[in-house]
Amino acid sequence: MEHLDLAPIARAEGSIVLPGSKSISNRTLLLAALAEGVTEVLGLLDSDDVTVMLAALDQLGVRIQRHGDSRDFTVSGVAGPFPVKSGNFFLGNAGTAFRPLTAALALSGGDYQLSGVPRMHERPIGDLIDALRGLGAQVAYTGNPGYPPLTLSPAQGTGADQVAVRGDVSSQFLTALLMALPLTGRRVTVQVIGELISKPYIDITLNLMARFGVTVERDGWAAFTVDGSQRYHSPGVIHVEGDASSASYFLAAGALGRGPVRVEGVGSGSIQGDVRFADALAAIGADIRWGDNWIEARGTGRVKAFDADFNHIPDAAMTLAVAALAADGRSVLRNIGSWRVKETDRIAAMATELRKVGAVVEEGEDWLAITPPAQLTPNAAIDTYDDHRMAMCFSLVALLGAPVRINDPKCVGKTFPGYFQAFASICQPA
Ligand SMILES: O=C(O)C1=C[C@@H](OP(=O)(O)O)[C@@H](O)[C@H](O)C1
Ligand SMILES: C=C(OP(=O)(O)O)C(=O)O
Repeated sequence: MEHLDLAPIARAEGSIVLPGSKSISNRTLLLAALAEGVTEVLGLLDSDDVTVMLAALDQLGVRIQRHGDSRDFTVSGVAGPFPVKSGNFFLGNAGTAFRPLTAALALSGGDYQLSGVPRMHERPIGDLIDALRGLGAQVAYTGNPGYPPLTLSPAQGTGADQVAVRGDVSSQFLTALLMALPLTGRRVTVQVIGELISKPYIDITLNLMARFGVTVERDGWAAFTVDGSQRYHSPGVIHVEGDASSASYFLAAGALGRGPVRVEGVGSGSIQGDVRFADALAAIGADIRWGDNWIEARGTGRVKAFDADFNHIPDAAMTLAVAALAADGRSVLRNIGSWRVKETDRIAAMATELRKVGAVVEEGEDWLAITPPAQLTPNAAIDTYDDHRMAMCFSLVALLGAPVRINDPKCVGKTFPGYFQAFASICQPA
C-alpha cells in the first residue's frame, strides 16, 4: 500500500487558500441544473465528490462548460425535471451527490440506477427512500434493503402532501428532500422524526435554495414546507466559499504548531457551520482572529482538555479528536453517533488509530474519550480506511513531535486532492 512518512514539524506558519466547499459545490451544481437560466459557478471544488456530481449531471443532459482550466463553470439549467429519462450513475462515496440525486431523480419521471463504492452500499438511505415513496416515488433496492444501490422508476399517483423523514441518521435525507420538492409542483410539508442532527447543513441548504428563488416555510427544526408554485431560477453568479471542514486541519496546525496559520476563503461571513470549529479551538486555548473571508489561528502554548457536544460540526470534530493528543487531560467528544455511518465507522477507526500513537481511548455508541500519553509513540503507521478525514487529521501528529506514517494518503482525493502539498507549505521541519 502507498504511504506517506511525515517527519516531526517544528512550527506551522503561513497561509492557505482553501479549495471550494464540498457541501456548497454539490448543492449549487444540482440547484443550477434544475433551475431556469444560466448560472456562473465560481471556485467549484476539484475533488472526487464533485467529479461524480458533474459526471451525473452531464449524463442527465445538463450543459456544463468549464472556463479554461479554472474552477469556474457555466451551468445551463434544464428548468425542471431532467430531460434524459434513463441512466446508470456511479456516485463513488459522495453522500452529497448520492442522497440529493436520489431524491431529484426519483421525482424526474425516468428509469435510473444509482450505485457507489462498496462503503456507499453500507451507508443508510432507507429513511430518505421511505419519504420519497410517500411522494409517489418508485424505488427498488438492488442489494440490501435500506441501502444503495437503487433502481428508480417514474413516480406513480399524486403522492401525499405531508411526509416524514428521520433526522437522526443523516441530515442529508432532509437536504435531499427539500432540494427536490419543487419538482413535485405541489405544496408539501416534511416532518422531521427524531432529533435532527448536523443542523448547520440544513442552513446551507435553505440558504442556497433561497438564492435560487425557493423559500422554505419552517416550524423550527420540526417541519419544513415548500410551496409547489415555486421554481428554481438562476441567481446569475454563485461564488463557492472555501471549505470550512478542510480549514480545520490548518487552523489546528496553527494552534498546535505555534502559528500563525491563516485560511483564506471562509470567515465570519461564511454559511458553513464548520467555521464554528474555530470557536472550539478558541475554547481549548488557541488564539483565533476572524476576518470577513479569513480565519487565523495561533498557539498559546496550552491545549485545554475538553468535554463537549460536537453534533453541529461532525466533520471538523474529527480534527479535535487528534488535537486532543496535545491536551492537558482527558477530552470527551459527545453526540457524534453519525460518525459510525460515514466514510468508515469513524468512532472505531479513530479509537484504533489514536491508540497506535499511545493514547488511552474509551469509546461509546456516540462518544469518544481520549487521554493523551506522556509521550507519543513514534513512527505509528496510521490506517486511513479510505476516509479522507482520517488521513488529513492524523497529519497533525507530526506537529506534536512524533514522526508518523499515513497509509493510502491519496484517499484525501474525496474532498482535497492537494491536501498534503498544502500542509507541507505551512510546515517547518524540526
Ligand atoms: O449536507 C452536507 O453537505 C453534509 C452533511 C453532513 O452529513 P450528516 O448530515 O450525515 O451528518 C456532513 O458530515 C457531510 O460531510 C456533508
Ligand atoms: C461525511 C462526509 O462525506 P459525505 O458527503 O459523503 O457524507 C465527509 O466529507 O466527512
